[in-house]
Amino acid sequence: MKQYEKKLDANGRPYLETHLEGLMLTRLPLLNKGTSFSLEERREFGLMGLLPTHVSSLDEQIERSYANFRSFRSDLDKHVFLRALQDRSEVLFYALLNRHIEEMMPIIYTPVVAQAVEQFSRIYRYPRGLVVSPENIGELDSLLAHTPFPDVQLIVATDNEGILGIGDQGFGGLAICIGKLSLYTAAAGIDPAVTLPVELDVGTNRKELLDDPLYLGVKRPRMEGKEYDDFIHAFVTALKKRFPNVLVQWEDFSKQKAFDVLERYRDVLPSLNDDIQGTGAVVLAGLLSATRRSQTTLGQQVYLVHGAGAGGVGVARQIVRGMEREGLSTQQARERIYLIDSKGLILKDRKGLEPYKLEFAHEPSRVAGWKLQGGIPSLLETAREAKVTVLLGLSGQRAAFGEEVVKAVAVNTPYPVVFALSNPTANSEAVPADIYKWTQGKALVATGSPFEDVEWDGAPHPVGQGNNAFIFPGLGLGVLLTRAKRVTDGMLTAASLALADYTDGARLAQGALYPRMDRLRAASRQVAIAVMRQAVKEEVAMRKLPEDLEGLLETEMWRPEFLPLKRAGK
Ligand SMILES: O=C([O-])CC(=O)C(=O)O
Ligand SMILES: [Mg+2]
Repeated sequence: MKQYEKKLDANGRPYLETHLEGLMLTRLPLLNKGTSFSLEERREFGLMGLLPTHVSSLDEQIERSYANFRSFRSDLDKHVFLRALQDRSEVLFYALLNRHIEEMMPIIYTPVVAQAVEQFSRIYRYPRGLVVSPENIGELDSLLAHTPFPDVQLIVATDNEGILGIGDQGFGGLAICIGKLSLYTAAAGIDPAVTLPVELDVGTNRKELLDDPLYLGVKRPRMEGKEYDDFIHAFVTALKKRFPNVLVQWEDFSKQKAFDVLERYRDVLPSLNDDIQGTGAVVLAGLLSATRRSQTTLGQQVYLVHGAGAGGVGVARQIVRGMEREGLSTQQARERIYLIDSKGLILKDRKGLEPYKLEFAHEPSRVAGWKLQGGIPSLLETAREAKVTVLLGLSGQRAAFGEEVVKAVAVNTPYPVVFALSNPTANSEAVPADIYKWTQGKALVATGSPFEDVEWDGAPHPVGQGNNAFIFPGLGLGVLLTRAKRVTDGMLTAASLALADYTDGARLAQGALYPRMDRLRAASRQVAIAVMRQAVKEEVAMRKLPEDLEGLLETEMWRPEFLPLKRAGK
């Protein structure tokens, strides 16, 4: 049943119509206005006497909540506070977030969300999202009838195996889905009522979780093989039946499963793997900005991608697309990329090589003549011998880029590019201040988690955050507004180009390859527009769009404001 409906009055002004009343009206975060219910609403809905005398404005509420937020010392406490606020009043939560996005985004999202994931069973408060587990997978149809709102258009789902750079986290992965969806709303104005976080609770192999009496997930080893495939298939099948065009963001799946699930279902439902495609697109945007700064091309660089999981391979694929746009063949482009995992450089003769790594595996003859200590080239040896100019970290391995490696890259080019993209902060491959020091300030740097400006040569240098948060909200908005039936590779490249275009020259001159986080909303709009145009061009848009796409965004984006309430049936 619908708890409320958004309607327009005779003058075209929006209001919300509901049949709820009294205390229950204060218990639904999308309807609750707290102290801001007007006197008329208090009378109409049986709220008289239940609220403080003074009627607050939204601004007053924001001020009160911000002071509360600031009173917490630990980041995790701040996270818990904001999440509880979101579960009380979504309007207030997003209004507060909009006003303090740079300060609060790291709390609800990367890096503090990593602590929330790890502590999830201890900080749990209210239900949010859908939990699919071996216990209820047989009743999926009725489960999907229990979603809080009937019109789900956007899902972020995780199986929890590859959370950020911290691996299998069991049930706690749900915190990531909630955080990503908060950004969809904060950055791209997607109505929270059409979003749904989904926990695919397929077990965990993390012993501390299985041994924890308070652990909230199913206590069993992770599903694998056919059991896992059947589980995901049952989920997608039921989902398609209930919400035939829902956009699914597959988040933090691990390695081969990430690729398999995306390939299997991207033609069944509009699908995005954020770690493969979102990260790929955001890195391509940063590299385009880097080449603008160095007045070179993508095809003139030699890339070392450290970390051959979903992120590493996704990034490599997107860089290939960038080079293809410059006229290189796929083969020529792939030859300029060296992919390294925990065993060293990936070569075609490796035994048991996972299928998804194959497209970036080099012929062993490629390294003939290289000066090597052992058989397989290491990170450092590859940086030296292949004359690498761009070093990209997606390994989840703290400090993997040491002084020697970074200096080895700096020898090969006047503009060494170093991206330490693993999250959260502690997993970063290097810290920006060190990269500046080791390269005498020459490096073009980006990180996945937020970092402070670097003082170099007497001036502060901001560090651009190459986080997929610059891509997925705008991309999702573009998909939803066009009702695209598929998320195409072309749409991802269009998103990269739009983001690179948006990054202004002044900031680039200071060394930052991405916009400031407080520009996230504006950047996401540009991404959305580019994605919509591409969807139309590729004929995957199922909705006819007006000429004026800016105007469309203006009318369709959800804003955190208290709308008047009216009683249903009146
Ligand atoms: O969540 C983030 O900050 C970026 C991301 O997708 C990941 O690291 O897995
Ligand atoms: Mg991720």
